[in-house]
Amino acid sequence: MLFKSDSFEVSFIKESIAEFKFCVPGPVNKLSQQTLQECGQALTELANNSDIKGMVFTSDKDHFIIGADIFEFLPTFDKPEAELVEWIKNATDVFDQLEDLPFPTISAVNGMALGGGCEWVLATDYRVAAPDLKLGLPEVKLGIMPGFGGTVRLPRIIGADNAMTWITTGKEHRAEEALKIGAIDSVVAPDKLLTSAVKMLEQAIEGKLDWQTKRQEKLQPLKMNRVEQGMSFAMAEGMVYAQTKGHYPSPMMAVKTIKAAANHGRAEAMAIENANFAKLAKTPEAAAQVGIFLADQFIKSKARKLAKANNTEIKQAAVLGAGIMGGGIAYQSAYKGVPIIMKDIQPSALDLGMNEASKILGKQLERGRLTLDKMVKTLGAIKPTLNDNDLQTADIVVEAVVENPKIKQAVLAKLEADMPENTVLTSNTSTICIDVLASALKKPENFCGMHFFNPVHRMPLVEIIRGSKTSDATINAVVDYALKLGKSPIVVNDCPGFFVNRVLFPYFAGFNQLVVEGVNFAKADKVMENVFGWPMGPAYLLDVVGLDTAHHCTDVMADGFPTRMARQEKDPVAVLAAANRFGQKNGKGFYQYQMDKKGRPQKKADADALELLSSVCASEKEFSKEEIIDRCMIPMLNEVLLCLQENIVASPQEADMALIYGLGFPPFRGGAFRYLDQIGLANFVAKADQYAHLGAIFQVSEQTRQWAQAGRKFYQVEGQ
Ligand SMILES: NC(=O)c1ccc[n+]([C@@H]2O[C@H](COP(=O)([O-])OP(=O)(O)OC[C@H]3O[C@@H](n4cnc5c(N)ncnc54)[C@H](O)[C@@H]3O)[C@@H](O)[C@H]2O)c1
Repeated sequence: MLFKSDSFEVSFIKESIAEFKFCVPGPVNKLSQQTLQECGQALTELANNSDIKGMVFTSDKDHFIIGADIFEFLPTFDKPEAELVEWIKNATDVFDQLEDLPFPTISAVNGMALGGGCEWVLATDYRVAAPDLKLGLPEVKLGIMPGFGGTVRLPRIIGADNAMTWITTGKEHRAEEALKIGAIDSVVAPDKLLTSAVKMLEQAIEGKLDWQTKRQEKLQPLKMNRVEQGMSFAMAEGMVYAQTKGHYPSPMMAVKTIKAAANHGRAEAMAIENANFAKLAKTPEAAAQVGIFLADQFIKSKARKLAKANNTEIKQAAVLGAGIMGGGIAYQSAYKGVPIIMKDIQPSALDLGMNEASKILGKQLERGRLTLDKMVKTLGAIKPTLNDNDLQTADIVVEAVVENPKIKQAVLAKLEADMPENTVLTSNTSTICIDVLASALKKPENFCGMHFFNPVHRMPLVEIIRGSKTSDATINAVVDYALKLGKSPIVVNDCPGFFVNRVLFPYFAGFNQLVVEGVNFAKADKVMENVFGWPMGPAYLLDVVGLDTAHHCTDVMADGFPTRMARQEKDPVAVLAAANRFGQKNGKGFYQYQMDKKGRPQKKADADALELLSSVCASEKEFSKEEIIDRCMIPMLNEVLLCLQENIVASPQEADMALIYGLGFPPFRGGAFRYLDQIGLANFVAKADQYAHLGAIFQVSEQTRQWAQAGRKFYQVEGQ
């Protein structure tokens, strides 16, 4: 043994060829600060060992290294900027040491080599990979950029244009693509990985491969003249701006770093990367995006624990209703390997449900993401039926019929009577209290809410709603099923609208008030999209949800929360819905919609909508961007706070992930609680107080006021 630490061991595998094998305890190899420090010590020793003529880097797991240890990020990023520069420089020095070893080096890469793992292999002279390779620098997804020399080495290996695409998108790249572009040197069968790597090393040692020249290229300025540089960097900056609208500083900083370092050798280039990395690490976007990663881990581990406790085997599912949601749920279940019976009362609905599933599968087939065999198997796993008796074999049933409490209660009561005693029953209601529906059941303990989002195959969130009588066993089974469907389940307590819709409707109410006062709704949409960062502004979102649906939900919410959410006397949504403008579904809402060549609805202004709205709205008036944002967001944030205070949602992490996964809350803001931390709860309360005269949705609770006075933060740096 040449060197041994907890995370790797180095030994000769052949005379004069050493193997440096990563074997970090636990399921994944990751580069913690401790591991990196030990790597530095080992490399110093190994560099002085004259018996070593070449070194191969391997992993004992089914992937190479998944990256740096993200759990260490936020406490580290909390250091002052100058200390951060020093810290990241020390880490980069280890990678330079690796690159400078006095003998040729090669990485034998299997599976994932991401982030710091990718940077490790870039610092070796050669890279041979197994076909399951996933190589990439996903740091921008965490609001930062590669900090272990990735912005310096990758452009010198695959060219600046390719490197900027890899780094600014953060995507993973498969073996074939990485080989084509020159990021790796060869692809071999997994069982040949080590022998092929050793063979290449031997060739390098024998002088048949010119490893010194290859290494030298990484130490020098980029091979681009000034004109090429000018064009290339201007184009990259333009593309990044178009994609991020200026909300995400990290991809732009990566481009600027590569540009600033283009004409420098390694030492100066690394210093630029170190300094810019530290700047990014201090941004609120980095805190928000790393926070999302950690919150996602938190909700996943919570869900896995519940699923592990599940004793109900879920081999067969059923869905009632083959509409937009029922069809989507059937597709998702079948696709993920849980066969599903899809029942409706209308043959035409069953056809529509099956067509919807075929359409999604057909698109994937077209893009080469699916085999014909998988498509046929998926469709075969959906059993459409009009007959109640066919449901008998289901272990879990999702009710997804029309949003009407009486119909849902009748359907659920019949289902309970027909089905074997302990079948798990769920409802995909979007607003109706689970306890209201459960009151029709003899065994309410077997029932809970399972709120999917539209379109089911794309939206990651499933809100699982615990009624007051729902048993733990039911929750465990439904969480297990949601995980089997590849979704991110979050368990919440019962109330009208549950968590996501309960906080969405006050947001719509705030927007509606603005429209009544004369805001130009298209301008307000642009502010909420381009300035706040929502994927769609409120008018557009209402059109997508459906104005009839939104109108109906407003009633349910008004019944549930009469003091805060009473229907407004002048209601633009009601006016449009009454004129049969239901939004995207019938081509007319706040906007009008026409299909483009690819069959996607495109929105346009519509004078008829303005004319109709003039009956309840004041003539157009200018509002500042800040006021538009405040008047939409304060009601939402207020309700989010109330949901935590009333234990509808158990933690800030679950609330933030539900908003990001269910509504598309701007990820660079990290969710509502992260946003409140960033603006400061006391500032939020002061702002809300300015608007308190506009109604109850703007008035903060006593608890919120106390939290603000006590300086409450929802996320602490340690462990978050
Ligand atoms: N559409 C959305 O964006 C969305 C999102 C989340 C939740 N939801 C909820 O999902 C549920 C279904 O919504 P949708 O948009 O799919 O509605 P939809 O109108 O598209 O489909 C409802 C289907 O239920 C069928 N149906 C009615 N009574 C039935 C019965 N007794 N047995 C079997 N089938 C019956 C209808 O024939 C229809 O095909 C509603 O509760 C809705 O609130 C909808």
